[in-house]
Parts: sequence; structure tokens; C-alpha cells
Amino acid sequence: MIQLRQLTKRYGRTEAVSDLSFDVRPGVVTGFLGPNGAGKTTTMRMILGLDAPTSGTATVRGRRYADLPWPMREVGALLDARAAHPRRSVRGHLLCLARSNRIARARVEEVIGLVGLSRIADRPAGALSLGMSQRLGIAAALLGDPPVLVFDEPVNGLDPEGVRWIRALMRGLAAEGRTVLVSSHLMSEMALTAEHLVVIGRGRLLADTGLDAFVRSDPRDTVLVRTADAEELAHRLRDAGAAVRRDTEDTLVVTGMAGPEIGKVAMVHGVVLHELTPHRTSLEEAYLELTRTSVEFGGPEGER
Ligand SMILES: Nc1ncnc2c1ncn2[C@@H]1O[C@H](COP(=O)(O)OP(=O)(O)OP(=O)(O)O)[C@@H](O)[C@H]1O
Repeated sequence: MIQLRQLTKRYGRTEAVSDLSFDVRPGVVTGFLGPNGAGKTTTMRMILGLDAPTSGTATVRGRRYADLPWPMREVGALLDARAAHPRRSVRGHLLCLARSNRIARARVEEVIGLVGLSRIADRPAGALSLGMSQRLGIAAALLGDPPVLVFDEPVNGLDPEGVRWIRALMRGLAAEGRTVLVSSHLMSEMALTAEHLVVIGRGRLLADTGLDAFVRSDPRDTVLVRTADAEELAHRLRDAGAAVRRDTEDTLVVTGMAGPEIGKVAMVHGVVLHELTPHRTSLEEAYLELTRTSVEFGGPEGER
């Protein structure tokens, strides 16, 4: 479990993270979403003790990172895939981390196999492709077999095979009962990986919800209705409480009433329908709408 309470980080006049409170629970992948510059990396760095909060707290299993006796055994992280010393080999890098955290040598070989780097374990880290570096970063995160994992944009720069592999890995880790927090600025990516979503914009919490509830709660679902009696039906539907917009001569866009009820109203008033198509707001649309203002006003300030 990761817990954030009123977590705030200021850099000069920029408030990168503002009063952020949420829990990341075990057993599911939690997607941490927000547009560029929203504060995801800063939040993760505070969870991992790499940045000190201006105020508030971030704890892993009830303790601040600095108070964890064997941090790598409590929480594994992938923040910067190119963090390994470029001249050190894949195996050498992992052995070095294992030694300093009193992790058995056998575990190094295990994680090398787990991330599929066995064939290139003697290659220097600096000679790896971005995808291979990501795998090495993930191997390092898994080294201490930690119950909590934090991944910052892990699919960045990966080919489709690598992306599928990471998705399966994260879901597998969560299925083992671990706490998995993974950041992305792409809703399309999170829709395929996460069960729970935490969305932030300009450092503030915008949503903390299950993936399903995220779209279900959207009031902008519409039904497209085509009929030769558009005028008459629009009138009847409005009387029944729906919001109706006339799209073309024979097309209405109805909000606030589901397809079956619209059909019933039409039948009662003898209106023949030519089409009745529900349009569920997609995750992507709901996400864009939610973060719209954070992007608009994020402007140049949002750039590092
Ligand atoms: N070390 C720093 N010094 C000054 N400002 C910083 C620093 N680190 C982050 N910021 C600012 O804090 C804000 C949040 O940045 P952060 O990198 O956490 O966002 P992000 O959501 O991870 O974005 P991205 O998806 O682009 O990585 C930005 O406005 C950024 O410019």
C-alpha cells in the first residue's frame, strides 16, 4: 500500500504537486495519469525518497522511504531506464545492486531470466537499446522481490512486443497481490493495463476511481436517433425530460435518456425510427475532458 497525504511540492513559484491525497492498493494495477507536466514524476520521486515534500507525506507500507530498513525489498522502481552505469554489464549492474542490499546472487540470475535478458547479460548497459534498458530497469526494480512497485512511463520507446510484455508483467505482479503504480500520459495505454485510475492535472487530484466507473459516471453519453419526424420526436422527448439537439434534417442527438426509453416514447407517439445508436463516451474522451483545463493553462509553465 502506498499512501499520500496532503503531499505538496513547490519549486520556486511552481507548485508541481498540490495537496495530493490518495491510496494505492495492492492486487490491482493503478494507472497514474496526467498530461505532460502534471506532476507524476515529482510525486513518484517523493514516494521513493528522491525529493523531499514541501509539506505532507508519502509512505510505503506505513513508513516514509527513508525509514525503510531495506528499501529495495519493500519497493521497486523504474524511473529512469538509462540509470545504469554505461560501462557496467547487465549482470554486473544487478550484482552491484544486489550486494549493497544483501540480496542473494541467485536472485540476479532469476530476474535476468524473468525480463528476458539472459542472452545479453554480459553486454555493457550503455550498449543496450532503449527497450533493453527498460527491461534492465525492471529487473533492478524486481531484484528485492518487493511487494510494492512504481513504474514511471515504462512503455515509452518500446516496440509493440515490448509494450505487450510490460502490460502482462504489470498485471501479473498485481495478480500476485503486489501494489503496482504505473504512470502514463496516455489513457489508451492505461485502458489496457490498469484497473484503477488516479488522474492528476497541474499537480492536483482530478479523479481516483475504477476504470469502469470513470466512464460510467460520464453524463455526456448520447443516443443518435434518425427519423423522418425529427421535429415531432424532439418535442416529445423534451417533454419526457431528455435534452435534444437537432443534428441534421432527420437526426437528433439525445442526452439524458437511454435508447429503450427513446424507442418507447417514439412508439407511443407513432414515430417511425430509422436508427437508434447509443454513443458511450470513450475513456479517451472522458480523460481529455477531465484534463482539458489543466492542459490549456499548463502552457509553457508545464514544460521543464
Ligand atoms: N527539479 C525541478 N525544478 C523545477 N521545476 C520542476 C522540477 N521538477 C519538476 N518541475 C516542474 O514540476 C512540474 C511537474 O513536473 P513532472 O515532471 O512531475 O510532471 P509529469 O507529470 O511527470 O510530466 P511528464 O509526463 O512530462 O514527465 C512541471 O511544471 C515541471 O516543470
